[in-house]
Amino acid sequence: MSEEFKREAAAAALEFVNDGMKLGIGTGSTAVHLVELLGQKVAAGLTVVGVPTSERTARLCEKVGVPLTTLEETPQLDLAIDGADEIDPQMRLIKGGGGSLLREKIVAAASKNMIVIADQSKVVETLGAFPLPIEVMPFGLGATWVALENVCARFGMQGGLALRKKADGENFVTDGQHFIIDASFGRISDVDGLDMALRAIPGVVETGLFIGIASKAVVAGKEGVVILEPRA
Ligand SMILES: O=C(CO)[C@H](O)[C@H](O)COP(=O)(O)O
Repeated sequence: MSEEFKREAAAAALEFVNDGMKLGIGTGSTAVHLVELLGQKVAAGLTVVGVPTSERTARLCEKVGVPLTTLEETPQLDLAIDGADEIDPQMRLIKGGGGSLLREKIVAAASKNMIVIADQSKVVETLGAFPLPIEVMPFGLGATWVALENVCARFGMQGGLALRKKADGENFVTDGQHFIIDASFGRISDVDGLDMALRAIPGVVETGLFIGIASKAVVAGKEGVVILEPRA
């Protein structure tokens, strides 16, 4: 069911895509539906170019015929469309469950607008049930870990930190050759303060908190598709 909702959300978001647009193209299982449907539209004559937010997405775009560009060639994009792990009423997001948060944030920030695509389960009142991904430099990991423990404890972390691993037990390494530490908060009461404090730690490359970036969320569920906008 949730796959159907993800596909419905992706299809509805494509209504915002016009001919000639430069797109940021997200990563994750919802974004897979987006890329597949976009590929069908391109085959039917839609002219767009896209910047993929991961190597995975780049490979899928190539497979389904979505033309790609880079932020070097095309530094300003019209629209980024991407999934999320959690969406709060102010349209602050937790992202990075798929490990691509840094490229996703760079691409979203280079876009005039960002639309989030998700099934209803991603919409929450308060962020934090989903562990917050934090992308860190491998260099100095021990020191970064201690600093993260201190900051996260100050902001009420309930569940502790975990270095993300692959199924084979090796460390997960991002497309940018960094590690990811997942912080299990349970509930984040000061989202903006936490983001600022985490970003002040030198070994932190980026956080999975997307604040003030997304302008709309296209959410699909049992009741159909709804378009959400940030609550003031
Ligand atoms: O941030 C992401 C990848 O880094 C994804 O957008 C996020 O994890 C949602 O993924 P899915 O669509 O598979 O639920």
